[in-house]
Amino acid sequence: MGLSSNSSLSTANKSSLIGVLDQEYALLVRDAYKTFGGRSFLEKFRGTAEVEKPQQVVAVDHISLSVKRNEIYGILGANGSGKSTLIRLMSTLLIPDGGEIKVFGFDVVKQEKMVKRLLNRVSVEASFFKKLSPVENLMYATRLYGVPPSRARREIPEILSRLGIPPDRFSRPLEQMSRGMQQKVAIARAFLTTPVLLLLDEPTTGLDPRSKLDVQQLVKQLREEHDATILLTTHDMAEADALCDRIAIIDKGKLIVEGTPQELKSMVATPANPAPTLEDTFMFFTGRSLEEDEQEIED
Ligand SMILES: Nc1ncnc2c1ncn2[C@@H]1O[C@H](COP(=O)(O)OP(=O)(O)OP(=O)(O)O)[C@@H](O)[C@H]1O
Repeated sequence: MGLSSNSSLSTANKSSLIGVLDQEYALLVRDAYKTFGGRSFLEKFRGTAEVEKPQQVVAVDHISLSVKRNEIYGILGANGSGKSTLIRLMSTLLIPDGGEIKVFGFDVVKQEKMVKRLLNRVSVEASFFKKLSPVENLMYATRLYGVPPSRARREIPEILSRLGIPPDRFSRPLEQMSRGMQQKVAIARAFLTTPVLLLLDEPTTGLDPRSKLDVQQLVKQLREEHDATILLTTHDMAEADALCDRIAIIDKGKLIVEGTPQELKSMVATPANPAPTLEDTFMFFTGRSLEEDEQEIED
């Protein structure tokens, strides 16, 4: 497929970013910390809301990591380990309680507007106009991001086909599509609008094996042809192994270990298991398997 290399930011936007995108690191996270629940400062001060407030949850517990420009970086973690919260902090949807997060050198709290221009987050609960079709939703989004309409008209059907969406679906209301299909439209939107730093929160969860491969192919293409940096969370070990340059394993809000898939596997190799899988590595560092965790959620 021939998505043009300008399909991310408009030319005007890109020229104003000269220098910005030359940085070695697309993302720097230093000591990020985020809690939910518990009493607010004011409530503590007043001594109120002792009973009715739920216990405080530490969702992101002093995490530091860095993602180099043009890298595909994976975050592996069980349900509730803090992956989504971390991505929401990076994408300015949540404000950290502590620490610092920078996107191409811009602080997510102090320079939120600039950060929003540089990144796009895709998650399963992507917001769309459900009565409108995929093409209408994508035309709207590309217009917002300054993509020329002629290019958008050309590239939208290309990318939808590439993701395995049948042409007869292009013009039907989104609300008539399955969740997996809607997720693909969300991925198409991200690819058409901002592939400078792309945050993909479980991009392939719930997709069939063929669709998974389509998405993985597109992620690789984005990096290779469009100079994008991609951070993704996944539950799929094979996906992380095949796609990611480096992986961080997080557990209960803490970053446990980080490295290339090969480095991580070598760390747990033993004479009895000289060629461990990523699943073995995950078990070693967290004490449980992701499958076990998913089974528990289903039960
Ligand atoms: N808005 C919120 N209010 C209260 N607690 C929250 C909120 N969002 C997340 N949490 C809690 O923070 C912790 C981390 O949640 P988070 O959604 O980041 O995990 P996750 O690794 O993305 O999980 P999953 O794989 O299930 O999506 C969990 O204990 C969760 O219950």
